Amino acid sequence: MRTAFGVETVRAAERELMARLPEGALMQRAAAGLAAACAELLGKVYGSRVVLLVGSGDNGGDALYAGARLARRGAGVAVVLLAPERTHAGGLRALRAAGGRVSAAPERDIAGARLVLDGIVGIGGRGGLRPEAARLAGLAAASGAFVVAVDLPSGVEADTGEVRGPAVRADATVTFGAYKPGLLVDPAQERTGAVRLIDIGLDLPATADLEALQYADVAALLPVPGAGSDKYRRGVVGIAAGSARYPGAAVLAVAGALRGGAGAVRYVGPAADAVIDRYPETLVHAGPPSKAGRVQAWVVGPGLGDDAERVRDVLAADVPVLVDADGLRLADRATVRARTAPTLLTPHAGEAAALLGVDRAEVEAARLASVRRLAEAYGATVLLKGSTTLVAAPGGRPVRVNPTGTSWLATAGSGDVLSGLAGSLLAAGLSPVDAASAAAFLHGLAARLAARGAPVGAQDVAEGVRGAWREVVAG
Ligand SMILES: NC(=O)C1=CN([C@@H]2O[C@H](COP(=O)(O)OP(=O)(O)OC[C@H]3O[C@@H](n4cnc5c(N)ncnc54)[C@H](O)[C@@H]3O)[C@@H](O)[C@H]2O)[C@@H](O)CC1
Ligand SMILES: [K+]
Repeated sequence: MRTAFGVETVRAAERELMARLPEGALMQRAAAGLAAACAELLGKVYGSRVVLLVGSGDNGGDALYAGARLARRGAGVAVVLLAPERTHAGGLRALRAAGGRVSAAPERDIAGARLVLDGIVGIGGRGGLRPEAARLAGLAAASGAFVVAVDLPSGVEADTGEVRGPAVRADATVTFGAYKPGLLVDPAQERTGAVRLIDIGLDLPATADLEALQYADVAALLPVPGAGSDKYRRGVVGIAAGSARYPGAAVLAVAGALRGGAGAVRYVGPAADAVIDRYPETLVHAGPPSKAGRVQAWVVGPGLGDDAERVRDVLAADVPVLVDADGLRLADRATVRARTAPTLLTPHAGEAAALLGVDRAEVEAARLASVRRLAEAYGATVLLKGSTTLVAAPGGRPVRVNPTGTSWLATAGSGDVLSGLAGSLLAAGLSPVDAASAAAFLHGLAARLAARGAPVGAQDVAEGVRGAWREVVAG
């Protein structure tokens, strides 16, 4: 499991550790790790030109001490001071002693640099970059130099992943002690480049603010039939989806469900012929969901149109229910809140915005806050799809972030596949948070495997799930 911790938690752990270490030891650990990462990126340190952008806090201190280490190995290091009178004094002394200099011509130094270290602000930063810092970050981006962010790209919000003004765009980020949520959540995540974590010995709490499942975590969650399993014991998932107008959504949700580990898929709705045509193994039913026979979980909503009655009927079932697409529009909030069995909502940003009564752009700018708010408002687990897919449970920490997303998934019908897949995992007995995050993981990996750099359709994604499952199990 990859975990991320908010600024307050990181600071508390730092204080606790600093009290037991000699003065400055922690910053030296950070700087040593940072310098080693830079040396690796440079290949040859001797003779390389390096520019440090240094702000007023300890983030600048890290950059200065790392710059000093690179200068001692023969790099030509120049520092651009953004707040000369508030620069980390020890760091600047160390840099000068090692042969580094304060830049007299920042434009020229940046243009000629192979590596630019962004030590403008770290976890003490608030809001976007100030104009002068933004100008220098722009020069660094234009110079072709490799930009390494110290702890996090300056200008992004460490706790939320929000970017509220100009911010550094890094090619790599070297972060200290713990991942910060902003390094894993868009739009900030898009600015980090490859992230490397330097262990500085922090003692962190057992519960993170954010976590990302890794292969082994997902493998441990996936259902495996035992010798005594039969199709009913493996779980039956009911799919209430599709309409005369949108039969394809039903087919795609069933396609996802068949790959999710349930023993049987039951389809209820007007697209039964299309479903059977493509997947004859599906059990179909023409009446209302409540008369369709026993299931262990329902999926309701993809391509449903305005069939509010079908949504009501499914929500009345005393089993886990996943609500997606049209179902989100039709599900009554009080009814969802009153359910005793778990509910899982799977909106994209537009649907989440409609449920929260805000603009889509607001959800996209503040994904972490939005998914949490929605989970509280509905008393339900929420999977928020998009550039970074998040899963939040009501009252629950940590929020899960999916690490396998790919922009190839932005294709019609891929959400229908995801809802079927997650519903199937629910029916197989996974908790809503686990079903949602394992499904998102498999779905993203399936899209990558199917795409291999070329466009894919939703059916390709469904067909890629089996390969993704095998890859996860193989580690
Ligand atoms: N506390 C510790 O023990 C350690 C801290 N480390 C480093 O210290 C950093 C935190 O240092 P600080 O708490 O000094 O804070 P920062 O260095 O992140 O920045 C705070 C300073 O920047 C100014 N500032 C805030 N927002 C700004 C903005 N948008 N534009 C320009 N200036 C802005 C503030 O006025 C303040 O002077 C970490 O990110 C990490 O890099 C590491 O050395 C590891 C150990
Ligand atoms: K930084």
